[in-house]
Amino acid sequence: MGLLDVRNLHRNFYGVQALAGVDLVVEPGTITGLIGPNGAGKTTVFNCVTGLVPPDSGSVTFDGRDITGWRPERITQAGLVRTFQIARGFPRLSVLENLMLYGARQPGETLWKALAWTRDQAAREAEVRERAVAVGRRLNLGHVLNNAASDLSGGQKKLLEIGRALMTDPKLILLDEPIAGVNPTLANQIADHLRSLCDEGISFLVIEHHMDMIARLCDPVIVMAEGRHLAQGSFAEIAADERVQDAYMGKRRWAS
Ligand SMILES: Nc1ncnc2c1ncn2[C@@H]1O[C@H](COP(=O)(O)OP(=O)(O)OP(=O)(O)O)[C@@H](O)[C@H]1O
Repeated sequence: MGLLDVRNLHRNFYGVQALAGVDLVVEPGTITGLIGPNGAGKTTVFNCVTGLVPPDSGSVTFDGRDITGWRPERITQAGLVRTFQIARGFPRLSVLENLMLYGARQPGETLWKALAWTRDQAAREAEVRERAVAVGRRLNLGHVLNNAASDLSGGQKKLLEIGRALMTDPKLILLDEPIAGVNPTLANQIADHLRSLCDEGISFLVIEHHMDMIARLCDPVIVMAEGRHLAQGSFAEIAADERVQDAYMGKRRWAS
């Protein structure tokens, strides 16, 4: 059994079958790619796995536990967290505050409780701040920690998304288009960060339309089409697979 094990996942939206029985496995220690033409169901897999959208049927097992139907916060606490294609968080708060908010949240705590100041929390706040500074520096955001999140460049916003995920102390991060709209230099830096985080024991499942990035970063690569798992292998293997080429024909071309 892998770190993440998705079995026979189904999800319908008003008659549109977004997921038609997806099976996929993410092995620990990998940066696994998840690709497929527009509408293949990739984001819906992320939403069902992380508890944002309940699946109609099927199961999601993470780190040996059946997490199907769990609430997102509980899934995050179990060590599985996601980023969003459009950066979330609090644009008017500083980068440091955005990071701290994620580190401050503890099991059973609401956001407002986490923010409420009590003497007992002083020590913990200092600890979370220290951790947030370390995560920020680690991601080359050290010089912008006090800037508003809204002032960051597109690539820095992507790094902040990754940083917020790291603050939850995850085992697996699901990344939704981590380099979309990012300039090539910063995209390479993001890729380097992901590789070194993976070396330190964090696994990744990555949706990305930039095939050069998938080719360099991901092994294995899982291909979805029409709500199902279509193929899996190294990038070279899936690129040579006729079923994969057919799935992309007339839909989305390989982007670079
Ligand atoms: N909340 C929703 N309501 C209605 N239909 C939805 C919803 N979410 C997804 N769908 C539909 O489910 C199908 C799969 O969408 P999904 O976004 O998962 O695909 P995707 O592979 O992530 O596509 P893309 O690469 O374009 O982001 C599409 O037909 C989409 O329109």
